[in-house]
Amino acid sequence: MTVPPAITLQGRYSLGDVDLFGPLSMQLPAGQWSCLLGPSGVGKSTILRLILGLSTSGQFEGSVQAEDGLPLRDRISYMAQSDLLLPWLTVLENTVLGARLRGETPDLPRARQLLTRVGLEAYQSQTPAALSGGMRQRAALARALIEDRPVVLLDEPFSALDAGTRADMQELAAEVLQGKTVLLVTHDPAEASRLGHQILLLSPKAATRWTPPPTPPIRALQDPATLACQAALLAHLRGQAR
Ligand SMILES: Nc1ncnc2c1ncn2[C@@H]1O[C@H](COP(=O)(O)OP(=O)(O)OP(=O)(O)O)[C@@H](O)[C@H]1O
Repeated sequence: MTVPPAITLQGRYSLGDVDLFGPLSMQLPAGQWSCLLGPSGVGKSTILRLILGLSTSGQFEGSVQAEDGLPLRDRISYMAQSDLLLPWLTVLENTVLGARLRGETPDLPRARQLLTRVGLEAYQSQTPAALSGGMRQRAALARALIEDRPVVLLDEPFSALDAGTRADMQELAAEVLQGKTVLLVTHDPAEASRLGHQILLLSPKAATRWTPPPTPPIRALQDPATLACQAALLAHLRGQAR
């Protein structure tokens, strides 16, 4: 794995005649988790697609740059909002899909270990049709975590999970992705307060920094500063929505 780079996105994005966001500038520090929150439809998933270099339905005037000046293509692991599991493959085969597509030998022991960590050990040989929504999301998480990429983009990766499993999966992701440059899109102030080295609030005009708790992530659920950050962030987001 190459050294995780810092990433800067700057520019404006429009859909036809309508400006969606920007001009704005967003920095993702190297080797740290940035959590991105904002109202539905403001463009959070679009920002992930821009960093990935994927096509979007609108027009982007701006740039996405890694601080080392190297292309980001082939250095990113991505977990989309929809799980994108291939229905004709088993859960294990879906987990190692990236390696298969690249013509590499899949690391099956690692895949089995990750599937055990996400609680799907007993479902490795099943197809996605046999999984609940939360189980499918955990299979997609295992597929994202197995990729040893320096940059990781996660689009609401824990949204379908029950509260206990969500806390477990947050801890697993923090452990496996330690030291990588991570951008996590979430609607959950508790999640951002727990996981973010940096918390960013996206609005049509700007990507604003929200002060995270003073301790490094991942933070304990009951940590008073984390709870205070969560409450203040929720109050702010509710105020914004009115
Ligand atoms: N395939 C598409 N075709 C047309 N418009 C699209 C398409 N995908 C997204 N959009 C529009 O782009 C805008 C931003 O969408 P995006 O998915 O980035 O928002 P978001 O902040 O991630 O929303 P959410 O929190 O609901 O997931 C929205 O107005 C949406 O309607």
